[in-house]
Amino acid sequence: MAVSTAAAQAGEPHRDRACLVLTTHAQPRDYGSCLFGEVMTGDGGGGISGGVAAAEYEEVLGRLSSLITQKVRAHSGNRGNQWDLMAHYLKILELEEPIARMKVIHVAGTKGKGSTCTFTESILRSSGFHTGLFTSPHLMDVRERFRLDGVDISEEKFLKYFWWCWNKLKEKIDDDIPMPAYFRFLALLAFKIFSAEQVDVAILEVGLGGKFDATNVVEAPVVCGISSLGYDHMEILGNTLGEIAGEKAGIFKKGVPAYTAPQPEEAMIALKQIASKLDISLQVADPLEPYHLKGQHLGLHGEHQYINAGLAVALASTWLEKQGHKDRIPLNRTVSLLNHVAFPKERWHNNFFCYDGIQDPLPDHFIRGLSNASLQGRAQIVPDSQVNSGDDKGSSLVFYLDGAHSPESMEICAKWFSHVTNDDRRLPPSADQTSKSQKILLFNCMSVRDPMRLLPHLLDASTQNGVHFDLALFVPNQSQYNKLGSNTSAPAEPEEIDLSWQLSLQTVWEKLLQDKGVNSANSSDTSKVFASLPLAIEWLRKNARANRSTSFQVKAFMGTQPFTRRNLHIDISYPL
Ligand SMILES: Nc1ncnc2c1ncn2[C@@H]1O[C@H](COP(=O)(O)OP(=O)(O)OP(=O)(O)O)[C@@H](O)[C@H]1O
Ligand SMILES: [Mg+2]
Ligand SMILES: [Mg+2]
Repeated sequence: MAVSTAAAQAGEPHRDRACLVLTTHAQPRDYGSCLFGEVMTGDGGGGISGGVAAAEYEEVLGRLSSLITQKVRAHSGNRGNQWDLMAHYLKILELEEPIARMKVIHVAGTKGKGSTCTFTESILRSSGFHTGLFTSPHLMDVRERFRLDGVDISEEKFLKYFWWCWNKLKEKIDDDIPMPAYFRFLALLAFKIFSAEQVDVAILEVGLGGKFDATNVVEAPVVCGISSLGYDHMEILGNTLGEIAGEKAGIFKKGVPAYTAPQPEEAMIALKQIASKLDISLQVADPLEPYHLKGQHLGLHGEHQYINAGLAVALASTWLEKQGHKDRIPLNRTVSLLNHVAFPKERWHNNFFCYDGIQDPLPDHFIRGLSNASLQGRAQIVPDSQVNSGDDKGSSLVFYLDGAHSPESMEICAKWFSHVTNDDRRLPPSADQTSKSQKILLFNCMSVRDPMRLLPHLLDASTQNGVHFDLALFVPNQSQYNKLGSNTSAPAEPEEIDLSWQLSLQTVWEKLLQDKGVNSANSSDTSKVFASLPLAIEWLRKNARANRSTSFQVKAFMGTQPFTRRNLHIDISYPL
């Protein structure tokens, strides 16, 4: 372990430090979630404050985690996995009718689902509607997954609806119909919440895949969307883009219009095949352009968000139109839909009519929605609350958090990091104005992911964009939390933690550096493995404090904790 010597090694006084913290995919209130918890609160996370409610909430989280520990059949992947049980659960919870009445927007995709849903929700809220948003995963608290009118559901309501669903299911389950697995339960809970709260629109993010996802019990959504497709969860969804696209297009329904973000040709062909089998219109939503926003910025950062925002505009506009609110949609869109037959040839891509009717800036309520949208841990910049304030003034430590976990997102994320750190005015003024910054990568990814598909992309894209990592830290997502609950508990002793995966990541990284000719006498100069996130963060803080002339920029990828999953016997097919 490099912990004890690390401070000295990073202590060269005349170099600034910057850290890119990259870990991938948070989990239900587990270690993945907690990196961000620790970074954002400085103490290991939020949660519910004391008293009876806290105890009850704790109990509820315990029940939820009992659903995670249920073994999901590993070999069956997401292909059904007793998907028909969902129909039984809906019956038990009397949700069939409410779901049939719900005005749903359904979004699948490899990347950008949560962002697209968040933009869509925000647009419709600022268009005057009462919204429900269901996304995954969460970072610090499971209630983040359920938003009512843009706000995480209150503890009180969460507890009320949780018990309602839990008790009803418990009453009826037997050997043939066991308790639903974790994500299925959460999806059922979302349906219950949104119907009881009588939302005007429910925006649902698919958990994993499409066809056999728990959210796909909705038979007649108003509109559905496919965000950017790429390679992820291949062990479940297939090895080619076509196969992956086919699985995601499992959310398409007869009579329901569908939109997609621009896709690679192979994916597009698969989407188109399924759409034409169902005889539905599939249109490509072009990315937004800055002029659509009249100088405003998107609420979620990074170039790729223009893609997600473009899809969100198409989804929100179609929803408004189908609900009879034509007065609230972008003007040119009406024209493009009515006259699309006459649309110029160059607006067709791969035989798709490309929806881009919006030549003018968007209506103000759309722009407001897009610029007010927020989602934690996606291209999020978090100046460290401890180091950048109080007695530590002059020290500088900033975390750049992102959840990229596919090759495409690695590149996009590297670009974003480069862009924001090359000119980051958010950094507190350094004591020594002549100092530079040091960039540090904090990385983890699930052991089911192939680091050779991620790290080379990250390194190449960073180099191309002028970012050179001075140091890479590999950590398990081990945190102060060791369960789903909001109470913190002591981290496992370092010696109990299996760091073999982090050591392999480090080896891959070092090999990549070597291939690129970055020579170092000692690999601990360029990378380190820490036994836990709190240790890594503590180390970063100590160094930032000790080196006031330096600013640390940490790029963090939130990662799925491989050991947790193994320890809990959670099947990788299990959507979080
Ligand atoms: N359109 C996009 N193209 C490529 N990468 C993207 C895109 N949108 C988002 N990303 C990357 O994916 C990360 C997660 O974004 P988001 O939460 O919107 O996606 P998601 O599909 O919900 O992901 P998850 O699989 O974690 O649920 C972002 O932080 C960013 O790195
Ligand atoms: Mg994913
Ligand atoms: Mg998501």
